[in-house]
Amino acid sequence: MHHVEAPAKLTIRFEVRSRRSDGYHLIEAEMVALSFADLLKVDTAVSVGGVTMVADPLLGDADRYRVVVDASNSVVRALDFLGATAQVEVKKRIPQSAGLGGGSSDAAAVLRALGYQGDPSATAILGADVPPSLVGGHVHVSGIGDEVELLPDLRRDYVLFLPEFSISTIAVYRAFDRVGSDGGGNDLFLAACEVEPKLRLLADELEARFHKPIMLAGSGSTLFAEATLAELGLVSQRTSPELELAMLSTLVGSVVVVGCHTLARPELNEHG
Ligand SMILES: C[C@@](CO)(OP(=O)(O)O)[C@H](O)COP(=O)(O)OP(=O)(O)OC[C@H]1O[C@@H](n2ccc(N)nc2=O)[C@H](O)[C@@H]1O
Ligand SMILES: Nc1ncnc2c1ncn2[C@@H]1O[C@H](COP(=O)(O)OP(=O)(O)O)[C@@H](O)[C@H]1O
Repeated sequence: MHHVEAPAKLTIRFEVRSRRSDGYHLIEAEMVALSFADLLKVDTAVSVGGVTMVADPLLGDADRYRVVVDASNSVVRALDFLGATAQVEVKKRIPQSAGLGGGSSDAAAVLRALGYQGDPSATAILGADVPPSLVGGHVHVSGIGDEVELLPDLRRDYVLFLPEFSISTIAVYRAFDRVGSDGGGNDLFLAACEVEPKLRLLADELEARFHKPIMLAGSGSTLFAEATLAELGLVSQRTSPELELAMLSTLVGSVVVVGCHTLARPELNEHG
């Protein structure tokens, strides 16, 4: 049995450069792996493979963690990619469609647990975000998300704001083709606000409340600030050894707030 963590990835700078003829977008981005992670148990001593997904009760609303477990699940696709048979249990903490690459990170964690030694860019077939998740740490990402270059480790604290709503990545890229960017740190922010207007309401409210720049993670719906929970005056209410959490009431509903920090690449390897 292998116990592995699948860290969330945070896109701390995101530019869309152009659109390819197949509809995919060429990007330039800087990403970091976070201590906020899904927890996987990978058992290879089985004759029938599969995946079970368990929501972490500490994180509240189970709907955002209810992920299909059929052949489209990223874990099953990673097993198929390797031609491996294993039973994988995922304790899901990273909400789906949150812009934190949870599905891609689960796939990358399975590849790491089962000793994948191939070219990381070959794993883009499992999702554009799988190669950076596989490499981990602080990376520069280009191409459609499949070209990954290592950057020196970054030691930073981040606070993630997880709203109740999710935002579809494909809908955001389509909206980007119509509305473009307004030039902030994430070129997808304007498009994500088109797809889900509650996002702008929430970003404005958080900026006014905490007097900190608030950014969008990937294609959303997570917003984040570079800070600790304490710096924002938030008290961690529900703790487990590796989880710092607070709840926030906002105009768009309750928001789960997570305090976390960047993971260095060697730390990631130790977990694997
Ligand atoms: C926006 C980013 C930034 O890190 O992440 P998330 O917000 O999803 O975490 C990524 O570019 C998301 O990558 P990923 O989530 O792996 O995308 P995929 O599932 O492979 O693609 C979903 C759809 O998004 C569009 N897509 C994706 C990647 C890309 N470079 N250009 C695109 O246009 C395509 O229409 C694709 O069908
Ligand atoms: N193991 C998985 N974890 C999360 N989502 C998954 C998984 N497998 C497949 N998916 C699907 O992939 C989509 C995007 O997943 P996710 O990686 O969580 O979001 P994002 O691309 O916004 O970071 C979701 O619609 C979800 O149904």
